[in-house]
Amino acid sequence: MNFASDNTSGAHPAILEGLMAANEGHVHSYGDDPITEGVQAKIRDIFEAPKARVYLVATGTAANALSCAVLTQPWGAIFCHRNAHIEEDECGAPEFYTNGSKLVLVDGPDAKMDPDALARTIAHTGRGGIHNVQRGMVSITNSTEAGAVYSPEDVKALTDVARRFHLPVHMDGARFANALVSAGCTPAEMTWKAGVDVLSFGGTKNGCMGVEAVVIFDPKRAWEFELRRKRGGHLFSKHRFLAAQMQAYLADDLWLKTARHANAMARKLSEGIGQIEGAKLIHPTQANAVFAALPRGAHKRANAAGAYYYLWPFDQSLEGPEDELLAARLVCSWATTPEEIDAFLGHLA
Ligand SMILES: Cc1ncc(COP(=O)(O)O)c(C=O)c1O
Ligand SMILES: C[C@@H](O)[C@H](N)C(=O)O
Repeated sequence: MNFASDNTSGAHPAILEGLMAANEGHVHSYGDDPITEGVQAKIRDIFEAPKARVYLVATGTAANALSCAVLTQPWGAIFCHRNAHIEEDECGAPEFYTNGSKLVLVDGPDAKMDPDALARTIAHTGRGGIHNVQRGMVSITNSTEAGAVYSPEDVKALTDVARRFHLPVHMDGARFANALVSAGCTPAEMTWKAGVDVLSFGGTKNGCMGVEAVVIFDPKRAWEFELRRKRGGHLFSKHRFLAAQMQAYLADDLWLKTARHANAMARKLSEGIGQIEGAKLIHPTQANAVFAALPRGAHKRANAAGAYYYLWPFDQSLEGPEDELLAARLVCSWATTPEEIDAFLGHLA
């Protein structure tokens, strides 16, 4: 019973089979191989973006930080939600790779930026001229760090604000597939058609071993990304093994199937928790994560039975009154089973 993160799941068997199949013989390195070329074409097709440039990296943090670096100057502000991963969990990588851009935080429910709050925050930034950081870019996470999903209309509401201030927009799509199948739209509708300039297109959390694609919809920004990826140490020499994962991930819509499964498991878990006395959901379950407050006694029973997940925030204590509510983040993945959820709910009850 592991609900700590979709990062704790293994790689889907099809991904491993794809890696083995790609291991034959010699191919050019650093991305000049046919598998990489095929994956880049496939992603352009999926996003209906024939001019887009596609680059593979091994981590979501690299995808995000390098994307920010091509979208803003060191003196620029990166407007993001206060709970954004680039703010809370990347150890300053966006600030590092942009040579010092400042993350300027915006509020909104369920880790979704509120468009009016974004507009006020951008308007406030840079008014002092040379003495202030300047307006740089906007970064949106979909699905969010609270398990919520921006619809294409939600995305457009934020990119419309960004455009009013002539700012580019990045989407942290570490869980893009989970957001997409939840929203029921096309990849193009969720991204460039809604005003997104660069997407971190996640594979790792949704079944891959370790690969993320950066999709740059404006080819003018591509060469700088290539330079920054290399100098940042994120250009894989045996690049075929990143590409082989993405190739298997996209084949036969595996990426959509794994996301649908993870989301369905989260719905099952969320509905089950809703039946537990004293328990309550903290955020809507719109993707593959459940955020819920449960009595301390329920957590203790589940932990004693071997369940592994994070209290959220993680530094809450299991010592104290049994009926006190403690919040937790419970993440489902392609590997989560209905039996695992039933067993977990049985221990919580
Ligand atoms: C929303 C979000 N973005 C980006 C990342 C970064 O991914 P990585 O840990 O592979 O750097 C994560 C990690 O799980 C994440 O949850
Ligand atoms: C760092 C931690 O938040 C990781 N990104 C996860 O979602 O599990």
